[in-house]
Amino acid sequence: MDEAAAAEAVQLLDGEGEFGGEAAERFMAAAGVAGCGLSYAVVSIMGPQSSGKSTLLNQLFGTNFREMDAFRGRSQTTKGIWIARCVGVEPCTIVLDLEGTDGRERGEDDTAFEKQSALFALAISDIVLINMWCHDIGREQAANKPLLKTVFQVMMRLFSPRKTTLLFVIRDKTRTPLEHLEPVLREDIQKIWNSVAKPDAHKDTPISEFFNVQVTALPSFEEKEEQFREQVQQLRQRFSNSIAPGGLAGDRRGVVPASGFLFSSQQIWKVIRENKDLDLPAHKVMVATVRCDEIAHEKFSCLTSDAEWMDLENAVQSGPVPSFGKKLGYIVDVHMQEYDKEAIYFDEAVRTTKRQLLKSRVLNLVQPAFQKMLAHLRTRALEKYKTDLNLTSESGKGFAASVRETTESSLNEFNQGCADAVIKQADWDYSKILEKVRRDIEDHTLAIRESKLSELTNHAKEKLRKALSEPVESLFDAAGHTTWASIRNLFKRETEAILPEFRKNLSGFEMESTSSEQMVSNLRDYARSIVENKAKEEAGKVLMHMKERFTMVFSHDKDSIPRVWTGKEDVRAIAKDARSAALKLLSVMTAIRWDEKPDRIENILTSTLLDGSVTSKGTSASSDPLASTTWEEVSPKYTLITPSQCKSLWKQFKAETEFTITQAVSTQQAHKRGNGRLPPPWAMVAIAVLGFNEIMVLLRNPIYLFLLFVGYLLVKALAVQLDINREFQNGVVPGIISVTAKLVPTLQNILNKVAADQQQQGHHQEAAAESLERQQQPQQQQQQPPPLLLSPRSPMSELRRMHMPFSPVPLSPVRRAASPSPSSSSSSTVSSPRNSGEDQKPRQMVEPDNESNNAYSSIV
Ligand SMILES: Nc1nc2c(ncn2[C@@H]2O[C@H](COP(=O)(O)OP(=O)(O)OP(=O)(O)O)[C@@H](O)[C@H]2O)c(=O)[nH]1
Repeated sequence: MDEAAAAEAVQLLDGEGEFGGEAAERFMAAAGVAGCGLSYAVVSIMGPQSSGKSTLLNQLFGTNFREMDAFRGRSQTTKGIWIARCVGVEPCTIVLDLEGTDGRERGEDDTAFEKQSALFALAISDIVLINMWCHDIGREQAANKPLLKTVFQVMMRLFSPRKTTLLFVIRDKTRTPLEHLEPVLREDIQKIWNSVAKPDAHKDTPISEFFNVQVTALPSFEEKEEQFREQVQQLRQRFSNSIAPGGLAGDRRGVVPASGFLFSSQQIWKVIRENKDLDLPAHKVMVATVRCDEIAHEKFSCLTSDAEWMDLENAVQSGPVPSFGKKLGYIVDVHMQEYDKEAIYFDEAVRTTKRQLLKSRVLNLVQPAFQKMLAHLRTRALEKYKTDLNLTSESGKGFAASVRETTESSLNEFNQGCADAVIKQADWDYSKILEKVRRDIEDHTLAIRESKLSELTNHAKEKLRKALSEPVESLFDAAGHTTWASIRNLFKRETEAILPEFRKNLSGFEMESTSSEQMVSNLRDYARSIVENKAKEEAGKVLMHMKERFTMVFSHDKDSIPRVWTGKEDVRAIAKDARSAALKLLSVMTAIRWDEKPDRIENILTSTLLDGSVTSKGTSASSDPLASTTWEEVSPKYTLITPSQCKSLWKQFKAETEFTITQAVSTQQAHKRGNGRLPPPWAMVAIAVLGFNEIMVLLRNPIYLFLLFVGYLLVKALAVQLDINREFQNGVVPGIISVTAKLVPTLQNILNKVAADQQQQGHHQEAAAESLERQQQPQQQQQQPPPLLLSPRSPMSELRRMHMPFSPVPLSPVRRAASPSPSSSSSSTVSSPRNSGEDQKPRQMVEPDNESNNAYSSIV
């Protein structure tokens, strides 16, 4: 506190009754009144103008009120009300110097301001000094009488007046002792009190109920200054600890806390100016309300700009803050305590209400930070859950057990984090976010569980696919009586190996038995679908399989050695066996046989197709067992090839294999004809005996032998060129004539050709080498195997490549047009690329020599 500044008087109300708010605020701040709580006293002085009031106050309290210059005469110096703080008086004492009454400046009738300022002083002061001249005591026309009347009248306008000490200061005391003066004065006061009109409630109320009347006297300041000063010092002692019990203001009531003093004064003056009755209790509540509001607002502002709070708020944006609740609780506590400290002297009900409002404002301010903290904790809990679940699952624990263990630890940690984040001032409920964390964990668990189950299922499916797909295909390749039994055995063996392992893996998920059994059952269905799909796939290629089977049997003997058609073989029987084998294969492919129930499909097919009851013209629908789309013993869903499809397949099969049989027959004929050209054995013996000498001559002379060989070649070339066989078809004589006529030109032709060949040989060698190089590439491309319909790894496909029937592709255009070419048949997409692309070895095997080849061509 700046004492000099505090002692400097400030105008609280100007002469016009305007409240000097700003100056007063500055004074309050300089005097440090606001922090005094209830420990302060307010003293005011009223009395006639120029009665030495300011002089007394300055002497008594060390203040600096303006005094009238004694040498310039008596005129009004104090206008309105001035305020200053007493120097060296404890507790803090504020003193108000009021404008003098009955002043000439305002005129006789203008007493409104006097009354208002008197009421104002009574309303806010604990002690009122009534300054009066000693010679006015007991006088009927005393100057202070109207003043006292005014004081008592306005007192009635306070609903619940404070108990105010009225200290009468008798100035310029005479030799009459105070003991004699005081009773006279009290009598005067009582008379005035009695004469004042009072409300009914206070009609008989004694003056002592409202006022504590005390009297003191001082010598004249002008004449006995020394004595005056001494006695003023004695009087000053009475103002020390004035608010303590027994002190000058020990009985005071309804004190406004110092921080609300200025506001309260302003409001009181406002009410007085409006000429309303002053309800001090209500006023006190109003002041408390306003002041508590101000304090709460101020403390809230302090919190928002609190560096510690701002740091905490920033920190929580980027991540969880350790001991968040402790730190935040401390910050909130500091500001709430500040409020409590300042608002403590105000009306309790108001104070408490405003505290609640401040608290809820503060909590609203800090709650987003708390929510942010919870969000971090939520994220952290989920991350921890994910990591821990991974680790626990990898340790080999069952999935459900891992989930239980990890969930519990994650939720415990989250709960712990929440408990550390809450503050004691708030009952923040984090059960909702706990529920969210629980849901996060459940969602993640569900996703992981689905993915793990799907992974398990896919793994088991892959195993089943590997275990069933290729073996089933291989079984269909070698389709026979036991194919479906083998497939059933394979299915049983593999599912019994894989499904229990799958079931065991499922146990870690602790599913309901119905669910796990459903999954196992689905897997079993999947295994069945693998087999069924493979069967459907192979059934789609049944014609190709049948032809392969046919070729296998037809072109190979019992030891699987490729057959050489010498003419001794029974082609009909072999063809029938081959067709029978193909038909058996067809019967295997017609239906899926999951049960062991025997069926008559093979018998029906054999009796109707193989034994010839089905002709190209067909039979009547009523007697044809194949004129149907279902098999008797087979459910439609297990039917792969319907009876009617079998029938048309068989027709196609027969058409496409007919060529192979024809080829075999032709080969046999060619073979027979080739063997028939040799002379009979007896002729050969006769030649050997009769020509023995000539043979020996030839053998002894190599030149003869060479010439004989050259002659043979020439004759052979002539025979080929002249086509001897054809020439002699019309008889021997026409043949001889025709041959003789053509002999010389043909001979010349041969010689010219030989000579020309010799010349061109050199050129051709180079050109041939280039063209060979160019052709190698496309040939290689041509010889690429066609899109495989069977697995290249399959031994069957290898066998097929080795023993394919003669391809129509290399034959002459005439022959190709005449033959029922496989390439022109409906199944050409299956057979012809393979036939045309197969290597030439089997063809060479069935072409013993050029002659037989010619014979073969002519048959076909
Ligand atoms: N006779 C006498 N005169 C005094 C006394 N004290 C002061 N005075 C004189 O009275 C005159 C007025 O003094 P102030 O202290 O200004 O009086 P005041 O009551 O404050 O005057 P206003 O504020 O104008 O009403 C001055 O000239 C003082 O010297 C006193 O005890 N006795």
